[in-house]
Amino acid sequence: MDISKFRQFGKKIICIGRNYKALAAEQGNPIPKSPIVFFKPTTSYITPGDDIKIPPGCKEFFHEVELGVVIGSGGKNVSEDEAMDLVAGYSCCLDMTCWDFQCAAKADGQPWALAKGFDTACPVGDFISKDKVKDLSDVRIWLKIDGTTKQDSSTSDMIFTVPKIISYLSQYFTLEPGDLILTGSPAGAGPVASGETIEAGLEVNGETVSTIKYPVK
Ligand SMILES: CCCCCC(=O)O
Ligand SMILES: CC(=O)C(=O)O
Ligand SMILES: [Mg+2]
Repeated sequence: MDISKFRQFGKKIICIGRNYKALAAEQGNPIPKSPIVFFKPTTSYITPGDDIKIPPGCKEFFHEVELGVVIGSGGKNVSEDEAMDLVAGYSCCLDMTCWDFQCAAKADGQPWALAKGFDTACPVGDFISKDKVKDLSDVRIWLKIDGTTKQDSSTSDMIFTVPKIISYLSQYFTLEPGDLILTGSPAGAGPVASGETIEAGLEVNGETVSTIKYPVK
């Protein structure tokens, strides 16, 4: 299996919500006691060269840049100490969101499937091998729209660390090679409109390890 082609295996896309302290403050959400988990279908994947497409009826379309973790070896009930052994690498990802759909769903206690799972809702970047990111605790993560910075944060603001997330998820879902885990959006998630272009990236010790560029149609 060429794990760098993770998105072609059609495995799970498991997403974590409300995982950055500054985002929780910004949105007035309480700090969660355990990770908030939702899925995106693998039909939501797009890769560089594709366009993000705003779904019909969505009037508030939000960007969220997120650190994606690619699982290279499977596991179930994995301890936090063993969790990083499952990781093959990373990718700079976007959790595109129909914010109006999501707010309506939350108000009505409904799932977020339409708000988060539509076609093109999971743009990803190239595969970044694990050895390129020695220390996960302080990865800079940023997003710009037409050159203007909208998100610029660090994984140091995460509430639940990657090992904690992997261990927690593995209690419920058998993790498989090719799974992608989106680890949450930092502060600054907000609207993007048709005709604008999103750029995003990950930096480690000032060195860019990945950048992505996606037009919004
Ligand atoms: C922009 C991040 C989405 C947060 C939506 C929520 O947790 O209610
Ligand atoms: C809810 C969500 O998608 C986030 O916090 O990233
Ligand atoms: Mg998100």
